[in-house]
Amino acid sequence: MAPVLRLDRISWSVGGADIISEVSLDVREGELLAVIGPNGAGKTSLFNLVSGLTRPTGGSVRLDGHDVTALPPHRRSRRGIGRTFQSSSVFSTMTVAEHVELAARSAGVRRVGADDVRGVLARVRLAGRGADLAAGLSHGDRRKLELAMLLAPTLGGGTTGARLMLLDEPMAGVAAEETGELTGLIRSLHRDEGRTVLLVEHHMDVVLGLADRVAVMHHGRLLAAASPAEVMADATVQQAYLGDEL
Ligand SMILES: Nc1ncnc2c1ncn2[C@@H]1O[C@H](COP(=O)(O)OP(=O)(O)OP(=O)(O)O)[C@@H](O)[C@H]1O
Repeated sequence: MAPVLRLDRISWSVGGADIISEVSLDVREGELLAVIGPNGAGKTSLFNLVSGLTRPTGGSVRLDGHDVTALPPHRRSRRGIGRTFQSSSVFSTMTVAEHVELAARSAGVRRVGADDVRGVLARVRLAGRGADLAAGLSHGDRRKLELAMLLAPTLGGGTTGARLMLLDEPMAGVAAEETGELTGLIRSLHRDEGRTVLLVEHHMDVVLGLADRVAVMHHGRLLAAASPAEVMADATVQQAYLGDEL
């Protein structure tokens, strides 16, 4: 079976600087792969290449065996790639339910039922919060709302929502007491629903608690991709992190 995602010697240079250099990586159906690396290693840039926000200057991106390198983000999203961003992207003047409706409509769902919206919110543990303004949500709840928006295309019997979720630092800004629940939610979207997840995260306890495999980026290159235990024991990885806390 073709991997869900295949990056084949993907590179991205801008202004003469090589930001991503010949990264090759297969992501298997249903796996949770954490992408780690020191600040500026190229993790977000790699996500941009997968989601289509930027086009590579070399190499290719394949989704389910199909070459999507030339496809813009919305076409990749229709094929099942969903993404959250490092800084939370909710609109403070809209309600929680309106966010889910908006995400469903922009994915092409014509009729969005209130029960469907409630169902998605319950799945991300925001039951009963539909009428709340997003401005009033804690950082952890905003992150849950972003996950609800990735699931929203399921509404109205449409597609299954994002099958390949790219989560860019979902714990950023989230209070320590909220990280446990958010971690549990990501785990359940991955294990219970079989979604494939690519996760960029600096909190190593979260990475080690969730990841099937860990990919390590350093200066735009892929340093290692292996089990969490193997990566933690890898001398080259430790070297890359010297001065940074792993
Ligand atoms: N559009 C751009 N133009 C020029 N340089 C860029 C651009 N985008 C990213 N970079 C540079 O590429 C490098 C990788 O950045 P990127 O944000 O991908 O790293 P990261 O691993 O996600 O870092 P962090 O952990 O700090 O979020 C950095 O040196 C950054 O300054």
